[in-house]
Amino acid sequence: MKTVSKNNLSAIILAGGQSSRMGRDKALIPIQGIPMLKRLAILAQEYTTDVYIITSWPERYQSIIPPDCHLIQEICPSRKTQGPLTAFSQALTHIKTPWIWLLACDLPNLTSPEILPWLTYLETVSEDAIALLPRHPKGWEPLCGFYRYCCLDSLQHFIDTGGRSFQSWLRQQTVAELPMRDRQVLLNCNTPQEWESNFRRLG
Ligand SMILES: Nc1nc2c(ncn2[C@@H]2O[C@H](COP(=O)(O)OP(=O)(O)OP(=O)(O)O)[C@@H](O)[C@H]2O)c(=O)[nH]1
Ligand SMILES: [Mg+2]
Repeated sequence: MKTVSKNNLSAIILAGGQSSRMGRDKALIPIQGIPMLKRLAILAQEYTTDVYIITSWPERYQSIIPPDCHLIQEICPSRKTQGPLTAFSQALTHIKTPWIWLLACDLPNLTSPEILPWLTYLETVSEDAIALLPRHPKGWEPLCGFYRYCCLDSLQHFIDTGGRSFQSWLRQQTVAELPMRDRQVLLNCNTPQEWESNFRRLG
């Protein structure tokens, strides 16, 4: 089956959240002894040579990520982080490929067998769709899916006019649905309680 080639895909991992509900940096929590961010970067490198991590604190991750992975310093004019949508738009300006795989840093259940079919779906997305994303009852799952590079113009306009919400932006766009065999893949871990009940066994 035809899948999108490595040359046509980059990955962006968002690693600039406050982890306020967790109370410690989620990106550094170990899964099978490997910090979550590093594990995800290594996984993404199986599918693309261009893996970018955007964060306000690159020095914190420099020593743990694979050497050929690019760290992008997020620009925060008011010294406050601006949220995932703005971080995504900043990272997109570094990209040269037609497709971008966007990932949160806290996806402990994401593994290779899930991903290969996704790259096959990418080849079938209609030209008018700007993204291929899992759906959930209230909208789209924006932080584990694929975007066309050409979405940058509309995203920039949305942000310039005050928009900050992925859901609101995506409601204005044509999006294709990424079918999920197992929705557990999308479970992220935001609190110590979620970590204890869903992921501790993986640590
Ligand atoms: N680069 C960047 N990433 C962000 C920003 N805000 C959130 N993220 C990332 O987006 C993903 C989802 O964010 P959340 O799960 O809400 O994480 P969070 O904001 O760190 O957590 P809380 O403070 O508890 O809401 C995680 O990978 C975060 O690191 C931001 O301002 N900049
Ligand atoms: Mg989360």
